Amino acid sequence: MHIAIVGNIGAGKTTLANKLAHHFNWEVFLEDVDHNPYLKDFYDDMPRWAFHLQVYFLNSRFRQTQHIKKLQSASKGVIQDRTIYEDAHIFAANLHESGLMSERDHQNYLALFESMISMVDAPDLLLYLRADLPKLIQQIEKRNRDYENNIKIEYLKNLNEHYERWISNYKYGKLLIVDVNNLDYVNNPEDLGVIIDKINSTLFGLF
Ligand SMILES: Nc1ncnc2c1ncn2[C@@H]1O[C@H](COP(=O)(O)OP(=O)(O)O)[C@@H](O)[C@H]1O
Ligand SMILES: Nc1ncnc2c1ncn2[C@H]1C[C@H](O)[C@@H](COP(=O)(O)O)O1
Repeated sequence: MHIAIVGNIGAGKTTLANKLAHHFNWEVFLEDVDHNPYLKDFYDDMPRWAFHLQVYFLNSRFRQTQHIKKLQSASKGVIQDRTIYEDAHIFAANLHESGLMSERDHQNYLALFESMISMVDAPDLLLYLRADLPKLIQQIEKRNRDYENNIKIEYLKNLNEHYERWISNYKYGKLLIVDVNNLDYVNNPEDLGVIIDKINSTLFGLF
C-alpha cells in the first residue's frame, strides 16, 4: 500500500506523514529539504536557480519512487511526503507561467520528466491537504525556516491555484481531499482520528 500526501508549502504534509507512518507502522519517505544544495539560493534568486532546483528535486523524487516500488513489491506499506507530479505540474509549471523559468529550460525539464514518469507507479491513494493562505502562512511562520521567511503571498496563491486545477483533473488512482484549515492534528488526536477514518474508508471501505 502506498499513500502519497500532497499539498502546498506548510499545509502539514511532513507532520501528517510521520503520524500516519507511526499509526500504520509503515515506512515514511520525506522530502530532501535539509541537504538540498539549491533551496536557499532558489529563494534568494528564483530565475537564476529555478532549473537547477527542479532538476535536483526531480532526480531525488525519481530515486524515491524507485525505492518505493521495491518496497511495494515486498508488500511493505509506504507513506510519501510530496510526489514527483507536484514538481512538474505545480512548481515547474508555476515558475514557467510566472516568467521565472524560461521556455527553453521548461521544455528541457519537461522532456526529462516525460522520460521518467513512464517508470513511476501512481500511489494507491493520493491525499490532498487543502489549506487556505492564512493557514499556510501561519504554519510556515511556525516552522520558521529562515530561507522561507521571504516567500511572497502571491507565490503561495499561485501554487494553491495550480493545486486546485491539478487535483480536479487527477485520475491516476484513488483521491482523498482533506480540508485542514480547521484541523489541528498536532495537538488534537481526535483530528488525526478523523483523517485516519477517512483513509480507511477510502482505501479499505471500512466505517
Ligand atoms: N493541522 C495542523 N495544525 C496545527 N499545526 C500544524 C498542522 N499541520 C502542520 N502543523 C505545523 O505547521 C508547521 C508546518 O508543517 P509541515 O508538516 O512541515 O508542513 P509541510 O510539510 O506541508 O510543508 C509545523 O510546525 C507543524 O507542526
Ligand atoms: N519542485 C519544487 N520546486 C520548488 N520548490 C520546491 C519544490 N519541491 C519542494 N519545494 C520547496 C518548498 C518548501 O520550501 C520546501 C519543502 O517543501 P514543504 O512543502 O515545506 O514540505 O521545498
